[in-house]
Amino acid sequence: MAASTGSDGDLIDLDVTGVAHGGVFVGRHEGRVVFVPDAIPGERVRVRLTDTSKDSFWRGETMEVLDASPHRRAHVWRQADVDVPPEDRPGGADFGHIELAHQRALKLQVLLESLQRIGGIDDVPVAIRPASPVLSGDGDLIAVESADGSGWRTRVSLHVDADGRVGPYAARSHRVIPVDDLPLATAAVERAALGLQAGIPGRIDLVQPADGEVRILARPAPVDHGRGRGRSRRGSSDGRARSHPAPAPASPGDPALEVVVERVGGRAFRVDAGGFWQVHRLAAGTLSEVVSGRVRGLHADGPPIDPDGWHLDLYGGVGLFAATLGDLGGAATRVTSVESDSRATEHAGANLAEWVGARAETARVDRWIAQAGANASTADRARLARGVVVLDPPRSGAGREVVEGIADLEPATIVYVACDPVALARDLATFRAVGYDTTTIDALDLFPNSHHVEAVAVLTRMSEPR
Ligand SMILES: C[S@@+](CC[C@H](N)C(=O)[O-])C[C@H]1O[C@@H](n2cnc3c(N)ncnc32)[C@H](O)[C@@H]1O
Repeated sequence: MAASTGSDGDLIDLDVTGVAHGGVFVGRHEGRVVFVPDAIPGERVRVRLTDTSKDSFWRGETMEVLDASPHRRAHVWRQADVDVPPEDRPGGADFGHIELAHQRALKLQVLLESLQRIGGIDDVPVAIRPASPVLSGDGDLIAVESADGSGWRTRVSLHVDADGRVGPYAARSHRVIPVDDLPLATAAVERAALGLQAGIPGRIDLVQPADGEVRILARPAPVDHGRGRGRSRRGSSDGRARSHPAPAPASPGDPALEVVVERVGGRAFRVDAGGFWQVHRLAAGTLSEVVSGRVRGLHADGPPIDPDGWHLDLYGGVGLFAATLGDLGGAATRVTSVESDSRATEHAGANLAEWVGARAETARVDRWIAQAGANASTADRARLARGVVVLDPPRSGAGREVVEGIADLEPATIVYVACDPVALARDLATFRAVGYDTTTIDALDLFPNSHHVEAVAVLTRMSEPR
C-alpha cells in the first residue's frame, strides 16, 4: 500500500482500536499507525497531527470525539477534558475521561500485553484491583478509595514559570497551566495548592504526611550560567516536554529536609518531607499487605520467612518492605535495606531499629549486589539462598546487571514491586533466563485516572541452588 501523506497540523478522522503503553491510544490512518491521547478504544475521533516526521508512526492530539465509547465520562479534571484546547489541558490525569472500571481493564491489558510480548509470560493469571481500604482494629473503615478515583495524591508538584504563573505542566509539555482545581490531590493538598502565590521560577512540591498538615517545599530553578544553552526554563514553544533544568538540590535548613512521619498499620516511618514515599494515600499499606500476603502464601505450613535466611529490601527507601519482612520474621529477622540516598538510609536505620538483625546501607544496588556476590562468606551465601529479596526499582526497572547479580545470590524467593509494565516484563524475562519463574502477579491501581499501574510479581527459583 502506498504510504499515506500528511503534515503536522492536518486534521484526520481516526478509528481508535487499541491502547498503548504510556497513556496513548492507537489507530491506523491509511495503514499508518497514529498515536493519540484523550481517546478510548472503539471511538472515532478527529485528530490534529502533531508529528508526521517518522515513517513508522505519527502522533496527534484528539480535537473532537465523533463517536464516543460507552466508557467515556466527563473528565474527572474539567480543564483536561477534550473540549478544552489540547495545549491548555493539564497533564497527569490521562485516563480521567474513562470510567474507573474501564481504566483498570485497559491498564490490565497493557500489563498483560507487555508480559506476553516482552516477557514471554502468558501463563500467570493477573487481576487488577484498587488500593486496599484502611480498617480500624474493630474492622471499621477508616479510609477507602473514592468512587471516581480522585483525592489520593499526598504529593503534588507544581511549577512557577518566568511570568509568575503557578500550576501543573500541560500534558506532554513544560508549559505551566493555571488551574481551578486539582481533583487527584487530597482535599488539604488541593486547598494549599490553590492558595499558592507566585514565587520565583522553579518547582513547588506539596506534601501531606500522616499528620495531615501540608508542607510546601519551594525548589527554585538553578541559575543557568549559559551551560544549559538550548534548554528553556519556560518550556519549549512546540508544547513538548524536553530536557528541563532540575531544581537545585536541598541544602541544610531546607524544608525538604524536615523529617515527617508516615504510618502503615500501627507502624511509623520517618521520611524527609522532600524524600521518596508512595504517593497514593493508601499505597504503602496496600503494597505492604500484598507483599506480606504473597510471601506468607508461599509457606502456608511453616514460618512465613526462613528464620535462618538473610533477606534484602533493594531500592529500600526508608525501609517500608524491610519492615514488612521484619513483621513476617519477628524480632531476630536478618534483613538489609539497600538504598542510594543517604538520608533515606539514615531514616531506614531508625525505622528498622526494633529488629536486631536489620541494617540499612547506602549504596547503589548494582554495586552492593556485585560486592555481595564477590565477597559473601559461604555462611552468608547459604543465608541469602534461604532469603526473600524484595526489589522496588525506579520506573526504568532493575536491568540485566542487577537481575543477574540477584540471581547469582540464589535467593529462594524474589518479590518484584514495579511501576512500569514494560521494564517489569523485560526484567522478568531476564530472571527467567537465569533460573527464576514468575508464580504470581498482582496488578494494583495505585494511580487512578492516570495510565500508571503498579504490579507485584513473585518469583521462585526453578531448581535447587548449586
Ligand atoms: C520506587 S522507590 C521505592 C522506595 C521504597 N521501596 C518504598 O516503597 O518506599 C525507589 C527507591 O530507589 C532508590 N534508588 C534509585 N536508584 C537506585 C540505585 N541504583 N541503587 C539504590 N537505590 C536506588 C530511590 O532513591 C528510591 O528511594
